[in-house]
Amino acid sequence: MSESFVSFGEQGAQLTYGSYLRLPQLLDAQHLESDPPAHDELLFITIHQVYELWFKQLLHEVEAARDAMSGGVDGGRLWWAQHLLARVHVIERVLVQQVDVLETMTPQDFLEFRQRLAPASGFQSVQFRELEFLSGAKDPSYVKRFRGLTEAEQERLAARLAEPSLWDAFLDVLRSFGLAAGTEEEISASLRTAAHDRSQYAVVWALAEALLQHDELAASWRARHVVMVERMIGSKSGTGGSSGAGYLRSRIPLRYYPLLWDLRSEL
Ligand code: HEM
Ligand SMILES: N[C@@H](CC(=O)c1ccccc1NC=O)C(=O)O
Repeated sequence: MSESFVSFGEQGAQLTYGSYLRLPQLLDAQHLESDPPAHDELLFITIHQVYELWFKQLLHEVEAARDAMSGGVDGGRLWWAQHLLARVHVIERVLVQQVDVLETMTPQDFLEFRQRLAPASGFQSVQFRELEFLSGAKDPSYVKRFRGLTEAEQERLAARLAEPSLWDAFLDVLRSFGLAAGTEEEISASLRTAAHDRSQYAVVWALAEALLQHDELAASWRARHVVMVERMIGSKSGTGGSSGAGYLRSRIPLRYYPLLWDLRSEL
């Protein structure tokens, strides 16, 4: 029996499953606000924590894809950007599907603890907003509307606004292929060129499609979230102080890459 166990690492390092994954900290981070405890509040907390872990992973992948693209074709890492963006899409599909789990909670069971949550809300998810900014939808007004941000969180958002986005890196790719990307008109013309000569611009076109997919999946999440919200709280206002579903509906038309969508009408 013991021969089937190979020992790795230095003697005495004592790494275990639980210590490697920091399970004591991770599994001690679910604290209910309701008292007496509402049965479904554990699910509510778990779901949000899982979202935040995936947001962290997405930021890691999107950052790396951006950096790989910013070197243009001469950087030799466009294949890596494509690989990472394909992973981003799979994670984003998981994020959309995960809404199903939360929808096993009924509105009555949510109402058992909902009043305890105000004024907190998903609106305060810094990583969610970081992902929007990093993807290319930089709206500084969201930083001002955040309440209760720590200094470190404010700095993270300010840094995201200042740094190049995934879209900026894609424009570097266009330029590296000799395609103009100064004005919106130039970018649109370059996109048409790539779309009409896919053998010449195969990687450009593949990356454009990968960005569009990322955009479409983010839009799917927003659409799925608002329908879930209507199912849970109808037309009530949100714990974060917004009109609720009305506000969320106003976010549905958001697109990260409008020029990639406009291209469809011009082909
Ligand atoms: C019972 C389930 C949920 C309800 C009823 C709900 C409701 C709402 C409401 C009403 C808002 C608008 C802000 C406000 O509170 O005034 C909001 C925003 C938001 N929620 Fe949720 N939510 C739910 C679950 C989730 C989950 C699981 C996530 C995952 C992280 C999430 C993430 C967000 C984000 C990121 C926003 C800001 C969206 C934006 O500004 O575009 N929500 N939610
Ligand atoms: N805004 C939700 C409450 C809610 O869903 C929530 C509350 C605290 C932390 C995260 C939340 N999730 C998404 O908004 C509501 O108005 O019912």
